[in-house]
Amino acid sequence: MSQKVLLNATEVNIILHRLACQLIEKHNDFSNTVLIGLQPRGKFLAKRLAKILVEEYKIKDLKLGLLDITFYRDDFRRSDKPLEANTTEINFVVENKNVVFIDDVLYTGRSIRAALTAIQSFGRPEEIELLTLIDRRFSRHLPIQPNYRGRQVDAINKEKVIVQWQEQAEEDAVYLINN
Ligand SMILES: O=P(O)(O)OC[C@H]1O[C@H](OP(=O)(O)OP(=O)(O)O)[C@H](O)[C@@H]1O
Ligand SMILES: O=c1cc[nH]c(=O)[nH]1
Repeated sequence: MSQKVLLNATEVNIILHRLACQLIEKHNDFSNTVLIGLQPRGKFLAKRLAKILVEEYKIKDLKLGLLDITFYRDDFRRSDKPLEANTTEINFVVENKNVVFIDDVLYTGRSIRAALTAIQSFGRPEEIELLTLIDRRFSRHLPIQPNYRGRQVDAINKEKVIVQWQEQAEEDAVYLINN
């Protein structure tokens, strides 16, 4: 197995601040915007961006939710073992809101397709955008693209991009793993 560092902690930090600024450019004071982190791993990115927006850019009353897509995936019946769902925490109305989905990696687009289905149970947003830290190029199975991307990565199919957060490991990093 080989492992290459795509982004180190400093680079992740710079990208997070850029993404936060791009969100502010579009959504101003976020009065009609909600952020939704996709479980499980979009949660870390969503919480980190929310922290920057609130603590450094003084956005007030920022709404952040978490959405589990386990049973909305088109492959969930293919699993051999029982699936374990994560929590969904959306304690606000999404009807007529600008929703920003947040996930760590965009690859085939199937997770986002599932999220688009799942969010319908909560209402009809005015608009849904997508923010991803890593956009794997030329790998989409569906016509889904990010509105905000941290870094575009070219990887071959047997490679995997792993986003590691300091909340889970010692420091932020993005790796390209080749098995
Ligand atoms: O665009 P896609 O092909 O859907 O890939 C993107 C998804 O892949 C990863 O999750 P993964 O499917 O590895 O599941 P996990 O987060 O439960 O490990 C990642 O966190 C994204 O949610
Ligand atoms: O490289 C990939 C592809 C899908 N999901 C990931 O987390 N990494």
